[in-house]
Amino acid sequence: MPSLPALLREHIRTIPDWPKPGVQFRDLTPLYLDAGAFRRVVDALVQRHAGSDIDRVAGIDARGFILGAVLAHALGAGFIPIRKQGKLPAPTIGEAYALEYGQGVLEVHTDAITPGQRLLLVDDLIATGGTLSAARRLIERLGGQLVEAVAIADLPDLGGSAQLRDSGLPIHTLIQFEGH
Ligand SMILES: O=P(O)(O)OC[C@H]1O[C@H](OP(=O)(O)OP(=O)(O)O)[C@H](O)[C@@H]1O
Ligand SMILES: Nc1ncnc2[nH]cnc12
Repeated sequence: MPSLPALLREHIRTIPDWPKPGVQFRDLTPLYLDAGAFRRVVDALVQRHAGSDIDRVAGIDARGFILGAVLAHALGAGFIPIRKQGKLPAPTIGEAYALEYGQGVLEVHTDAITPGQRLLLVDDLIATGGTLSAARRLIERLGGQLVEAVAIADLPDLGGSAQLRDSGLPIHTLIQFEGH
């Protein structure tokens, strides 16, 4: 059986110059297509957090929803969608951010978190860390306690994961891709 990093390397493809020239886009859709590979990822993360007493899993719009909802189900936790601006119908708070190839605003419903709740924050990939950082600010403004931020892939050369770790956020990723 291949190691988890070897399996991930095999199932994540790189699309050069997408969505903009100079970006090496790491496409995780082949990983989600493969039931066995996707299960290995989910099992590894569930095992890691089975004893963490997670109340809620927050997933980031849109790709963080894929893994986030599965982890919430497996951990017996509620799921919080952190969405791009204008998509949530009830009262929200928002945080602006910039990412590798754009910018935006993330929002969360103000009633999605009760102060003191233990949260896992989930996305598919960390590049500059701008997206995770905005999501973290939203969670902390509502009094949530972030146990860890997890993502499948990290692009360490963009510096996001190191910056987030330096700022005190525990980060866990399963594979690192050098370069952009
Ligand atoms: O670390 P950063 O530089 O912030 O980049 C990482 C973010 O970029 C991608 O989302 P994208 O905004 O492309 O949205 P999508 O999930 O709707 O495709 C990815 O899913 C992360 O959320
Ligand atoms: N290089 C990249 N590949 C996939 N998703 C991304 N989100 C931000 N940068 C990315």
